[in-house]
Amino acid sequence: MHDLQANTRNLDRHDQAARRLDFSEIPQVDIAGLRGGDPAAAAAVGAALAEAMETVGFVYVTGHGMPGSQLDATFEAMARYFERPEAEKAGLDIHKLARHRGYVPFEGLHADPHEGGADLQEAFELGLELPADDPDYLAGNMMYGPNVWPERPAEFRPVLSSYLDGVHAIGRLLFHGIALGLGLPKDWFDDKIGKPMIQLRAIHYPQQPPREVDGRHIGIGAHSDYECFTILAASQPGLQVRNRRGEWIDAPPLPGAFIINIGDCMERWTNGRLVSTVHRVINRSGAERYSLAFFFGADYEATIECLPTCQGPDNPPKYPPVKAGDWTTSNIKAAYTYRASEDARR
Ligand SMILES: O=C(O)CCC(=O)C(=O)O
Ligand SMILES: [Fe+2]
Repeated sequence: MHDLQANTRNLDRHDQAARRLDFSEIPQVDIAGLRGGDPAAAAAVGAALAEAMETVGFVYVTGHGMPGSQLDATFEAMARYFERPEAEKAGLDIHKLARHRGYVPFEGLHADPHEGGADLQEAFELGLELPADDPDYLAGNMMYGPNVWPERPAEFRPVLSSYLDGVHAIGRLLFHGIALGLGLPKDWFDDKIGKPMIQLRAIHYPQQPPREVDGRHIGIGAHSDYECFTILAASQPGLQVRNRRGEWIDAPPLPGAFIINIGDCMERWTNGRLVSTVHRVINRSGAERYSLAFFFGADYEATIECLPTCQGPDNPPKYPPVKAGDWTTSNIKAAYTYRASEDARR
């Protein structure tokens, strides 16, 4: 476990100096070719995705099929939820639930352990919607089980659950594209994402004064994501992505596009071929900022072991195999206060 932990908090990525992250803007890829039945079109999308994910680790994706009106309605429902009284939101506090669902209050997340304070945000966590008699849930697995839902606003549940289904489907398409881009059969990942550890974080970053970053006024501190990849939508600018020169490149929302970024698990799975890039959020927009970060993790029981097309005689596997569930839970422990307090109670 100790080694795993050391590998997961990879903020001091000196190794990145030798990598390819020499970008000044985020590339764009239209993934419509993954949705039709044309294998050549799908292969072209896969190649373009892989190129972006090998060099930058972040990519704007269009042609995904989700209407803009759905995204607007989702941000609207989030805004109505986060303005509810603190005491009401506290009813579903993740610290009480002690599993990965519910309301994460201010002070609940600390993504960059090198920086002073907690991140300036509140959030709501959703995952794969499973029945109350799910055996993993009954066995106490913190990643699986039914979602919890606030009663107010009434539209929160239908709107967020429809968004979750939408990005989950887009994520499954992206796995096809990534497989093709890596020279694997399109369905390579399908049996490793049968009961995936998907996480949707609906996040609210309050307005903050346009002052210098002092480590205490940052929406989410510098970090890389730990799952396979993230599908991100944001209502305002504020996201910044770090290139190898240490410059922060702005990644504002583009109409009709999701931002996709590779996470540490996929970097590991691909032996470092796809890169998990450090990023942060500072909300200097002068407005409330809402974002939806959907993290696609593999099945709890899946083994993350160097892919066959990402190794060779001159490129042996760099990382030992790891169970996806161990990977995710150790990362959650490092970043969320609710897991730290959970451990302290034991
Ligand atoms: O809100 C955003 O734009 C990014 C959030 C993020 O990086 C995360 O939650 O991991
Ligand atoms: Fe992130």
